[in-house]
Amino acid sequence: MKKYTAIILAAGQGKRMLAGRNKQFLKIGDQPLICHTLSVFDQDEWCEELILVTNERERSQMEELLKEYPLRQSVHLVDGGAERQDSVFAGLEAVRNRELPVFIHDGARPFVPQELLHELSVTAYEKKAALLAVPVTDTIKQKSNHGLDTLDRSTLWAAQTPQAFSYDLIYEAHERARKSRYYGTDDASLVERLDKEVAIVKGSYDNIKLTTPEDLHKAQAYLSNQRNGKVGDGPMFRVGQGFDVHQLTEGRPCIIGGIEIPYEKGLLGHSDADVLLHTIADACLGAIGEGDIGKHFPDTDPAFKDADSGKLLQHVWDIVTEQGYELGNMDCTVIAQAPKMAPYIEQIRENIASLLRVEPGRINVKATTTEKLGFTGRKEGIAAQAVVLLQNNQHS
Ligand SMILES: Nc1ccn([C@@H]2O[C@H](COP(=O)(O)OP(=O)(O)OP(=O)(O)O)[C@@H](O)[C@H]2O)c(=O)n1
Ligand SMILES: C[C@](O)(CO)[C@H](O)COP(=O)(O)O
Repeated sequence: MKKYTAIILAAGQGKRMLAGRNKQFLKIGDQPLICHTLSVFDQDEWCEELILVTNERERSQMEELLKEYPLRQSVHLVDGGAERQDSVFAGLEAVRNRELPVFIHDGARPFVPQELLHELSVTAYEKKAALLAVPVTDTIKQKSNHGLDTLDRSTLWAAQTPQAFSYDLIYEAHERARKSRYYGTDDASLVERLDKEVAIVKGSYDNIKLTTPEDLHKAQAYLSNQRNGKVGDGPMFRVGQGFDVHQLTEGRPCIIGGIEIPYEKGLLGHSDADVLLHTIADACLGAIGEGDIGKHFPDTDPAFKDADSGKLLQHVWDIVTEQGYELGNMDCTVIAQAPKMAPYIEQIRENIASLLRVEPGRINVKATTTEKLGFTGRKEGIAAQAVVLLQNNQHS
């Protein structure tokens, strides 16, 4: 094991994120950005000491967050400075074991893979200074008084963090920079000014720094990729199917697809027993791997007694869309000997479209009898099935 100290920077203002507050507190998936970043290091056995540089005014908020999202190891909180470089220096001053390499990492980079931390640590032990960086994929233009120049892309690398250094080297580099009032945009540049070699460890294009609002979408998509085990690029498609049955009984309204259909009997259930909307909700939950409606709205919970299934479906749809999915299309079949469904099909289709906030063209609703066979044929109950295709464009 090649142990190291990690200094995580979170004392910025996140101005470019336009969120009106420090981006470190914005929730990405199930936890705030800074908690994702901290937990990468917390879960790495090689990380010996964890220092979190925070804005003095946000210190108590950060302490609360650490209580709400507890980590295995203790976190040493340090007040940062006006510029990123001042915050790094404050972190360096707080390091206890100065024999270990120091990793300096942006709190705004939550997706650094653990294997890269290890590769970086091994390199830092060997070379004293190393950073993660990726080859530039765009053509880079330099604007000057004479016009534009095109740089030789084959020599260009985009610097990431962590950047890792032997303690004495990075401390000296920072002290020298402070004396000459030099401010660099990363820590490796301060070591380069000492004419010392800095090694590159090839980073990952997933190790993004969340800087602008667009980066939040990328981060959400990345997390949902991880949850769903997606491999590769491009839009992600997920398919789900649903099936449900409710018994027909006297004294209940017959609600199908959110529309009350005049009939001598109605559907029996804990909620309003809307067999079609339940089926669609199940298909949507199935597509995103979130179980079924029984898991989300247990029929033992009095809160859902006679519940409007339209509201339940909208709640399910919020879960789907929060994960970045849109409806590709949906095809549903109501299996009923009676009542006659044809007069209500268009109304049902429009109602489902309005519940899901999509155009009706993405939805098909049809009905069939079972030629008087089985429980549906004997008019004892009504069944429904649905197939749903979801698309996540944030993956492209
Ligand atoms: N005085 C500062 C400035 C920045 N940072 C941290 O350095 C990292 C990289 O900086 P950046 O992404 O630019 O974050 P902000 O400075 O918060 O963003 P902005 O420049 O848009 O205000 C962030 O984790 C940020 O919290 C810091 O600790 N102290
Ligand atoms: C350190 C860094 O993340 C390397 O790419 C970057 O330079 C930080 O810049 P910022 O303007 O402070 O976000």
